[in-house]
Amino acid sequence: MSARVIDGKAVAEGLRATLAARVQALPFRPGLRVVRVGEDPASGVYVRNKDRAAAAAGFDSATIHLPAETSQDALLAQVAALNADPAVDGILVQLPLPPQIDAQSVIAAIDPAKDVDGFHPINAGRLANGQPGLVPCTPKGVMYLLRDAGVTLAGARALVLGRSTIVGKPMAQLLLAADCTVTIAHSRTRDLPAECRRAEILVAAVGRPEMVRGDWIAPGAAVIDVGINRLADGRLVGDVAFAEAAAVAGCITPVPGGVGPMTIACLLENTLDAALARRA
Ligand SMILES: Nc1nc2c(c(=O)[nH]1)N[C@@H](CN(C=O)c1ccc(C(=O)N[C@@H](CCC(=O)O)C(=O)O)cc1)CN2
Repeated sequence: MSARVIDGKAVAEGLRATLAARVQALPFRPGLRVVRVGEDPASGVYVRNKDRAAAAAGFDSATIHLPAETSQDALLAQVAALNADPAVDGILVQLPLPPQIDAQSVIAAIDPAKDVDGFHPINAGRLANGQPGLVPCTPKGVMYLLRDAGVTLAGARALVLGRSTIVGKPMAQLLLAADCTVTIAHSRTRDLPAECRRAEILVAAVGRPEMVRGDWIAPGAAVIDVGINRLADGRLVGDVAFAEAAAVAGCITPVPGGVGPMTIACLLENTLDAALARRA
């Protein structure tokens, strides 16, 4: 292996400690409410980890767990109650949602000032326009990791593999705002390996286990793996074949221990930012 491994767990711990110190200095506790619908086991783990991290950093955090058969109207009523609650600064509805619920309608019902996921169309529009707003946690965490690793952003050729609204598109916007030359690649991109090989910064967010092979990577590239894929044998792998890629890349994030922990740390940062903005 030649690549430097970026320790997302350590960077996230540092950010969480900084946020905890800032929260401790406040005369109030920022309030976070995470809404979970149904019994998806992975969501259960993520929600528990969010709640624990928030409580450990001094936030007033609680999870609202609704049954899998919850109707869209009932979930919208829950969101409306949280919008109206002055003790709540941040609202997050854990995804995925059960099939009877339209996630876009639920996200659009969240008060944009409390949308700590940064998924509301108003926050997405602010990001696209270069205006201040709440930014999706995973792409925000990737930018922290790139900066912490000392990766030169201005002028760099960056490729985002994946075009989801929660990772791929905001990721591309953030890289563009940092003066990268950005390409978004996806399942219909012609000659994906060749596109990837041109990238100095490669962010993989396709949700396909170990799809990006070592010979897709430019020597010395920064490789950020957003994928979290559980294999049948129980192993957790990213979208990048780690050992192959690490033999070629300049720096690389592992899975687990790379981007994932930053998602939760950035959620806390967004909640603190939302709390301060609501009181400004
Ligand atoms: N409303 C949201 N839903 C979902 C989001 C989101 O940002 N907002 N992202 C993902 C899941 N997610 C947070 O919710 C998340 C995923 C993974 C991790 C993480 O720390 N992963 C660890 C490994 C954990 C494991 O062992 O399973 C790691 O990568 O080291 C944190 C948050 C979908 N839903």
